[in-house]
Amino acid sequence: MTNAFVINGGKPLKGEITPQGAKNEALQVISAVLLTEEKVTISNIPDIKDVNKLIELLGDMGVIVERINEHTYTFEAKDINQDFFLSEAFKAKGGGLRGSIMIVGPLLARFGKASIPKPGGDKIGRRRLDTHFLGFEKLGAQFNYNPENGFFNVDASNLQGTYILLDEASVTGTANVVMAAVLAKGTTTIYNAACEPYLQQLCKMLSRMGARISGIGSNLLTIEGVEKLGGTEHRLLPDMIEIGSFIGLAAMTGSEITIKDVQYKELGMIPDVFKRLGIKLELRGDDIFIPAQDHYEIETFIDGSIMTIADAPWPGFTPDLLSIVLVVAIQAKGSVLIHQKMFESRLFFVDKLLDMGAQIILCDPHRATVIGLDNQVKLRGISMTSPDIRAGVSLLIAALSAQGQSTIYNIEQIERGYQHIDTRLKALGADITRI
Ligand SMILES: CC(=O)N[C@H]1[C@@H](OP(=O)(O)OP(=O)(O)OC[C@H]2O[C@@H](n3ccc(=O)[nH]c3=O)[C@H](O)[C@@H]2O)O[C@H](CO)[C@@H](O)[C@@H]1O
Ligand SMILES: C=C(OP(=O)(O)O)C(=O)O
Repeated sequence: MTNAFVINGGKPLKGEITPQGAKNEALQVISAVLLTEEKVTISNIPDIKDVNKLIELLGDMGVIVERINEHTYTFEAKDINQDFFLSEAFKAKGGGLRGSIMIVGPLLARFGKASIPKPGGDKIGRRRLDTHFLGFEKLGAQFNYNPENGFFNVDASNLQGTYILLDEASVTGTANVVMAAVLAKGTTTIYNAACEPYLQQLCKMLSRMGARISGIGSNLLTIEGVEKLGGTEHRLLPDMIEIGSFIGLAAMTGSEITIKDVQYKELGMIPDVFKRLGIKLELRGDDIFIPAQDHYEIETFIDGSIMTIADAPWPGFTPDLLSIVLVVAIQAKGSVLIHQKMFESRLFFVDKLLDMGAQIILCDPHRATVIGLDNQVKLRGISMTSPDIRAGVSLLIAALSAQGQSTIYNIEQIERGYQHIDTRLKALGADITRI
């Protein structure tokens, strides 16, 4: 079995596409089912590698998992097999994805201890976990890292609510500390909390389960611990990173695409950032319509200086869409500075774009200047390997816009986050073959 896409580019696409449920929300709310012995039903779950791995991991632990239909599952975490955490299987699977770190908070809260092998995820720079463990320690847990087996361990007979100033607004770190605090004794205040829609959704689901959380959507969460949580039903939001990726795809390939049911009010500044690149988009009902565009022109700042697009914790612009913005800028008129502040190694994929004919200067590991080609020159197809999930999709978008054939290897990286992407893009007219 090989794992590559062969793409014949240069053809405009047309049609409607529905975004999958949000990957990063799925990883949080599926971990949260461990907080109760009652049944939790979650719908709109994307059929992607990372999420399926987490569901499998919960099943291995003893959670009763039932697949009701393609995108709806029920979970019942009645009995958890504590021996599983000592097994080789846990070591192999637990470290296989970044999201598995979020089983630690719920396990600690419910059973007083948890272990996790150093988690996986993209190689996009150092990805520390201090925020998670410093938060657990504040709640009264003992933490140790065993360098021999690579396990992080936390232990607590009683978690006690307290004031926690997170050392950074970590997305998964906030989720983990929130999930530990909901069953702690007394009141926990979390300041410098991340507040991405993923976290808002998690907090809303926990509230429906009986948790007492205020400040949802802000960076100051107050949690009054409760004794027990119960079952609930929860539906995932559409994946905002997929929505941004499809906006970029439409613009870069000059395609008319309608993105269905986007829950526009949850997208924050994402549509505006693409609009500042000159891309036209219209809200029709709750769909985003992107007309076919031969030209789009990047705005300058009001003083005439070159636009910078940078990432920031929510409600700032998500780092997960910067690679896509960078690629789309290649065919814009004008220039833009892309500043990836959070991750250190997420811009190196520009090498491949240079080989395709893009005009980009990699200023340093965090910054790249894109000088738009204004569709005067097309990119050319090449063979390349996808280094991470978002660079992978960006390269796919570049390949679909390029003249000639491209091959993208290591597409597991793409498929860990984008559901049946080849089939869905083929339905829009893309020429993609899986080899
Ligand atoms: C499974 C999951 O949900 N993954 C997402 C989650 O990862 P994850 O939760 O692992 O990322 P974190 O929010 O912890 O941090 C991401 C990076 O940004 C840095 N950082 C973070 C906050 C801050 O205020 N300043 C700062 O510099 C961190 O040091 C780290 O290098 O959030 C990231 C940041 O949105 C996204 O890219 C990932 O897709
Ligand atoms: C970096 C990402 O994922 P993860 O945190 O799972 O590596 C992402 O979704 O862009």
